[in-house]
Amino acid sequence: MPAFTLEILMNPAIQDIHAREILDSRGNPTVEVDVRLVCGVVGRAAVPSGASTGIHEAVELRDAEPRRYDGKGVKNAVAHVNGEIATAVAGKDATDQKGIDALLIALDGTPNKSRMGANAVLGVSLAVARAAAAAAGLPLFSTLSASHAPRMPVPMFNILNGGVHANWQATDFQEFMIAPVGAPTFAEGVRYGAEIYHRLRTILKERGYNTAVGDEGGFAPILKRNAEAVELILEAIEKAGYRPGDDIVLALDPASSGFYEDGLYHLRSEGRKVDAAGLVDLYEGWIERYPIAVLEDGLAEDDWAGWRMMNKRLGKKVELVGDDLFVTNVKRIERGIQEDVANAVLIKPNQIGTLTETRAAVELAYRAGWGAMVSHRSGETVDSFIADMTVGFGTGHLKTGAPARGERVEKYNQLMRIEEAMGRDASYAGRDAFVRG
Ligand SMILES: O=C(O)[C@@H](CO)OP(=O)(O)O
Ligand SMILES: [Mg+2]
Repeated sequence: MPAFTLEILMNPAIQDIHAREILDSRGNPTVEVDVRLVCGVVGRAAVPSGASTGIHEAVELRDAEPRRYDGKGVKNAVAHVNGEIATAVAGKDATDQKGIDALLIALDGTPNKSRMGANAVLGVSLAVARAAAAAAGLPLFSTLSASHAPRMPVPMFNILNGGVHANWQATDFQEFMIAPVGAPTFAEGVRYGAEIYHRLRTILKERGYNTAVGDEGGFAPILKRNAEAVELILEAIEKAGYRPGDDIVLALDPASSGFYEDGLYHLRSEGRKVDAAGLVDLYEGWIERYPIAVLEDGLAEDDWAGWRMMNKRLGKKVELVGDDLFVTNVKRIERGIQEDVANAVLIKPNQIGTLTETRAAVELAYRAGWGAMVSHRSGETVDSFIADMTVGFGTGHLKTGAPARGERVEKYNQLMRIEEAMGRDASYAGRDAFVRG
């Protein structure tokens, strides 16, 4: 083979980039990016979008009204990729993820990616990683590494949805998750989760509750007390033949920024308001009664004093995860470490906008002895990048919705493929998934 042909066949330089508008799982427009390398491989990535977004997140260019171009929306993000970004990254080495992400950050020039749009920037960053893996002929997960060894995560299945994900018609708390820590493998954990999900549907039907689902595929019954959600789930676990606390533990994401107003937390379904201490009293009571291992966003995104108090009271008992509080942003995580407000960080690439910054957030959490829990968004696509990322970074747990609905199960399915591909090297995080203290 002539030398120049070999050079082309091996060349990981970016030849061109193309972005397009596609739909997410809520029927809203979002960004998809294809990165083509000189060697001929293409990496593709699609960007998700939240509903209970933190106010400190990187700024995505979304349409105020879906399908109506308002000048700030997804069409603009797409145009930025196909214009300025494509010109800037042409010819750059796709295996230099750090260099490309630094270039994207500099090109945007704002502290929150508001000029290019975090969705434009992230689509390129993730598609570059995919292209680089394809060029090397390697599975994506094996090219994404951090200081923790790769491992299969515990899947946190969100089987009961409330809050804004169910139009505030169900529970005040947004997510009630089950985590099969006692399963021997990831794939078995998926089976446990699916069986409990189906059992929960049967129980809800028997009690005359609605079995329609929320944005993340969990059921969204209208209950009178938030605690009833936990009780129904515990019943489903037992009736499916599993032991709460041993086989399955629970995780909650109240997403409390969504019901925090004027210094108080409004539990509308229960007709009462409580302050931070009152809400922590509620959590503490639940933690005594129920096998809860993880509590995410128990208090609001800027209630730093409340978080500090909550960490003192609960941080030794459960993993306290900051989502809206930290927004995958090292500056906010650093403050959290200094002020001792939590012991884990939720990791959402689109909150910060590049893969390199996402990894930095994970590494900072590891250095502090904190947990890192990877998460999807409530508006998703079938892109399963986070599945590979969770394994490569060795985070030990991820949440990506119910074990139902295509855009959610694609992540779980990809993780089962990875577990199969890893064979004997696949180690399931199980009980070691969560950090305390
Ligand atoms: O609050 C959350 O953790 C997420 C994902 O479950 O929801 P959203 O994507 O709507 O912010
Ligand atoms: Mg959250």
